[in-house]
Amino acid sequence: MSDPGTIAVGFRGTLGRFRLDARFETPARGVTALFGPSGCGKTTVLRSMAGLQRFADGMCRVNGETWQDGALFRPPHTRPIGYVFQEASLFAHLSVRGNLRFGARGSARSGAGLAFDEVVDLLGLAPLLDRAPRHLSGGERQRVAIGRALLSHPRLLLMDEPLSALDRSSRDEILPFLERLTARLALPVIYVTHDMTEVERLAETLVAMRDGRVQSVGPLRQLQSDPALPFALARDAAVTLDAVVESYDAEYGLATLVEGGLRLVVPCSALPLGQRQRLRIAAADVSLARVPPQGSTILNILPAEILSITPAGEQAMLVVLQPSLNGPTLLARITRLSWKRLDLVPGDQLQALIKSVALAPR
Ligand SMILES: Nc1ncnc2c1ncn2[C@@H]1O[C@H](COP(=O)(O)OP(=O)(O)OP(=O)(O)O)[C@@H](O)[C@H]1O
Repeated sequence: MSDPGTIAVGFRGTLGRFRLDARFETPARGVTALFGPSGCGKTTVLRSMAGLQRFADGMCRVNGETWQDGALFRPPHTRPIGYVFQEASLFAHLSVRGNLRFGARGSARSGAGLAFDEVVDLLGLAPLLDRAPRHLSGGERQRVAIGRALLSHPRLLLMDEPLSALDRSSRDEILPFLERLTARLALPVIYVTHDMTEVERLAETLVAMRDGRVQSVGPLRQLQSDPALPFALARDAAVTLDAVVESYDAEYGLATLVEGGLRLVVPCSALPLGQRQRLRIAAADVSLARVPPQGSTILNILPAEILSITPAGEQAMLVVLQPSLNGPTLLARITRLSWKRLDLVPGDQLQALIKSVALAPR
């Protein structure tokens, strides 16, 4: 038996010349992103979780249930999973409704607690129900494939780069659906991707893989802001926040969002009060000042303490900040020159100037 609240996997073995030795534990809720470069073994881990790939040295426990260990191997059709592949393979002779009904196989509700109509609504499928798959765009096909997987009573949803076969505009169209869906779903999702944008939009937990091994596992934000890991030192480093809408100023089109003690004002269209909203603050969008600037156009200026300063490449320094009103840590990517001029050291109290906060549409 494993801890009921977790998913624990460990697979070891070789496939041709590829050697896999991947083990991790993740909460059995929310989205866990399995992230890494092409060929690092993400799909192989996912296929092993589904029972489609069998390593003799394998272990898979989901929410207190053993699917594989040294003695036991549950075949794929007995595992309560929904599997979404890179390219949707729909039944060509069935309409969208028929494809979805095939997933549901007579059941009114899926294991995720979602009824047929809810899935149709969440994925925006109502206008497509009578269409044949050949008349769907790539993004629409993928939405139907996700709907079909959800309606098959899954207790775990496995998604293998579901957006990678789509063009940029289809990807942008489908991401908000995925965000709404994963925010609404009770069921855990393992989401394979090599795209950090998707991780930042969807995941709560990150499993970073390289060369068949797991390099780091943990809450996304913790890994993003750890200067010992590559994420924080990257040019496009960022932190993600899950904030709640506290108020909305319709006159100026500004929402106030809160997480912990952190309060941010963000220009956007109207948002319902109390809604959870994912925000992204890029390290390159945070500047530092010793004293609060006078007459600035920047909306978010927060007092903060420097936790650490780490070189990030030739010209930049990565500063990890703790806003003094508490809440999540922030990152600032500054030039080496500014670091020297301001003579910054850990423990300094200063002002973080947040030039921009990205808010993903829901
Ligand atoms: N059946 C197999 N026989 C031999 N080698 C295999 C087999 N399946 C996968 N591999 C190899 O295992 C490695 C990992 O493949 P895998 O598809 O799991 O990686 P990935 O991280 O998902 O990459 P991608 O994003 O490109 O799909 C690759 O080098 C692949 O060529």
